Amino acid sequence: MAATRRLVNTVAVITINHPPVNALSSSVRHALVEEFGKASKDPTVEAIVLNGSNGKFSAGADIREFGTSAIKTVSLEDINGTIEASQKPVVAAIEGIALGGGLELALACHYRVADIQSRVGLPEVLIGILPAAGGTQRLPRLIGIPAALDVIVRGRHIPATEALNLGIVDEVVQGSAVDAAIQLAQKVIGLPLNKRRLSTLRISSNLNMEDFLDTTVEKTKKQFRGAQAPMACIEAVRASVLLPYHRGVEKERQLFLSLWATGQPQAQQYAFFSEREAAKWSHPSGARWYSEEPKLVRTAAVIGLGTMGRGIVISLSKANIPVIAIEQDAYQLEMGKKAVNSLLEREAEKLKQQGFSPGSKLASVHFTLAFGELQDVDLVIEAVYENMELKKEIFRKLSSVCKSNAFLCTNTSGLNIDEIASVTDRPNQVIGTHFFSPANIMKLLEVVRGQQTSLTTIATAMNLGKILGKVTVLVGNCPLFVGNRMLGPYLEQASYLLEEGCYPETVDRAMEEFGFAMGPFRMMDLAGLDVGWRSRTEKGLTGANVPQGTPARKRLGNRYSPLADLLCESGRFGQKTGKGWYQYEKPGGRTARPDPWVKDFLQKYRKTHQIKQQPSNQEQIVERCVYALANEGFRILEDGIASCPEDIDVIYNNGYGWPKYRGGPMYYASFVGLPKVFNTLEKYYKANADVPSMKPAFLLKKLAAVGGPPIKEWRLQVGKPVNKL
Ligand SMILES: CCCCCCC[C@H](O)CC(=O)SCCNC(=O)CCNC(=O)[C@H](O)C(C)(C)COP(=O)([O-])OP(=O)([O-])OC[C@H]1O[C@@H](n2cnc3c(N)ncnc32)[C@H](O)[C@@H]1OP(=O)([O-])[O-]
Repeated sequence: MAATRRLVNTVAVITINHPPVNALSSSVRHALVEEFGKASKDPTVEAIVLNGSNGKFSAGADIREFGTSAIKTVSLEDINGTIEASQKPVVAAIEGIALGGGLELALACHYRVADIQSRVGLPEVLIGILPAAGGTQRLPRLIGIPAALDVIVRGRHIPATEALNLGIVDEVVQGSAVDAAIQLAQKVIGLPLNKRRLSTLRISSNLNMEDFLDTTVEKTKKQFRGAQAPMACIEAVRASVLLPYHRGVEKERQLFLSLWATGQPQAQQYAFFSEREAAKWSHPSGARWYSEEPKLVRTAAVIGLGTMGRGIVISLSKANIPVIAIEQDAYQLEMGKKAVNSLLEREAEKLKQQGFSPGSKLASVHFTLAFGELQDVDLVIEAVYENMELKKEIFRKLSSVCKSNAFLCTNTSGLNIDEIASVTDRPNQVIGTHFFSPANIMKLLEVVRGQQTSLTTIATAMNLGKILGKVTVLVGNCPLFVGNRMLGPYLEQASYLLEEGCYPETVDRAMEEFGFAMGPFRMMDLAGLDVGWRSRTEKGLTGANVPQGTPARKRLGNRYSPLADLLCESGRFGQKTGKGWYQYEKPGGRTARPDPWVKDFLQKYRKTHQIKQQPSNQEQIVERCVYALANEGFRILEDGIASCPEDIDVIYNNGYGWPKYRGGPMYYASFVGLPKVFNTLEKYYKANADVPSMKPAFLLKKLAAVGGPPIKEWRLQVGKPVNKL
């Protein structure tokens, strides 16, 4: 049964029952119509409580129904209208979540009671749509325009206590929301309901609404560059100000349909389901996520309290896992401790505001210099800087100190996991956990399996990612893994574009208008140019180890751009030195301004090397950079390093500032059309045989030859997952 009804005294309790998240599918909507119909006719019922089974009110519309005929049967907004018009008071008992259509349903009820652990919100914008069951019309009438815009445009999940302060819910309770809702329902029997019917309320405000909305449009355009849904949300809210309720709802519906036609919702919903699929990992042996039991991580340790280590410590503490944090000397330990404690204080403050005692949610952090204290921890995450010898030294120590069943993780962003594992007494319990900076904020975690990593170790690391609230993707071991490996050809193209006549700001603008959070040059400045320089020096691509007579722009017969090396040789490491591809207000500054020095430097460089200037236009810039990125993605699939294109897209959407409304680089390639991507790369490669990264990948060629099948079907052509080192 999609919804059930029971009677408590004179209160009918209608329960939505559609596991796992009580999505409001067509069958749920039918059942709600039926149960509300019966309850309103039943003379023994004087009030109604609506809740969801398994401690979850509802996650909203069933996203899988969008684009199918099921969404057209029994509209949710009609149900909401019926509930709101009910002569018997209806109280929503919110447990767990009331999101999207779930909250819209609750807003149609006359009262809302929430348990303190619950979250409410209208997160439709995050899947490319807008609330389209009256949410954009009822919420502003309840909490006013500015607050409603904030909730709807950002799509965030709002903790119960904040929802109470905003006026979204009427009561927050520590115990059972259903019991409290039944009590409230009994209390309000016979009271007038008119003021509780949100659609009938007028929006009152002292603000000049048109000016306020116009300013919000401008701000939102900048903030969500290229994403259509946030703009549609604002227009729908504007309708709530300008139009009567029923016409506002019509506008909401129209906006929903026009958004659908842009293709962005499909891309974002693909991204949503891909994230969930990524958790369902598979292994070359055929083992899958459901066949392996993860071990419980009760205590953890983090080695190294630099930026990454600090973020990891915070993540663990927030997940209620006590942490031992280790540094190499007293000074570094003190610095790390100060930084961690100040971050923890901020987290504690947030918890207090949400009505929680920080002690019940944040686990303790113990700071020490002594490796010996690690003997009892269940899992260690090493987060020292990228140096193989240093990492090996640490893993040797861990191997001798930690209990035999402890898991040893390395936060390397590209070093060989097998080599690190080889120095330990337990290579089967060694795994890569590649966090992204800042680790307490960034959603992505790349879990890297080595040749000998056991299935239990994989299951434990994947489960830890889930506990930390990360989007966790399992990948194979190859230099730079998935995300960073794909960056190589992308950044290479960005540099070539400069050599050929573009400037950092031209390339960045093109990529940012495409939707990237940050163009390649701003990103390099942020990450620090010295990181790549050190690695190229170690590989002998630059510096004293380059063989005599090597042409400046060639390495091993292929094209090479020494631009970034030359910048580093001038002491320009990016934001940290106040100068890189851009200039900044001071070392550590964040505001990038085009630098005349760079312009002059590029012009001289082109002259010295007699490079013909052919600056590319915006479309060409995007094509070259994005196709280069996707092409490497196809190679990664061929190699079995990522087990499906969805995993690659999840990595890019969550770790590299890729615009989610374009689905991810692999989805985008499929959207553009694989034959087109193949032909463009082939044309470029034929004219530039010294740029092997642009040679179309074999898998791309194969898929393009059959017309570019839908992304779901690529799996059939993808190689088996392997370890490629
Ligand atoms: C004109 C046309 C009219 C249209 C009317 C529009 C009405 C309305 O405005 C639109 C909406 O409500 S849009 C909706 C607005 N709502 C949202 O955007 C909320 C989206 N959902 C979430 O944010 C998270 O899933 C939760 C926080 C709910 C649970 O997080 P957690 O505990 O970490 O669990 P988890 O791993 O994430 O999910 C567990 C399983 O549930 C699945 N599933 C989840 N939601 C689903 C849904 N709505 N649907 C279907 N399935 C949904 C999920 O795929 C997974 O399936 P699997 O097969 O087991 O892999």
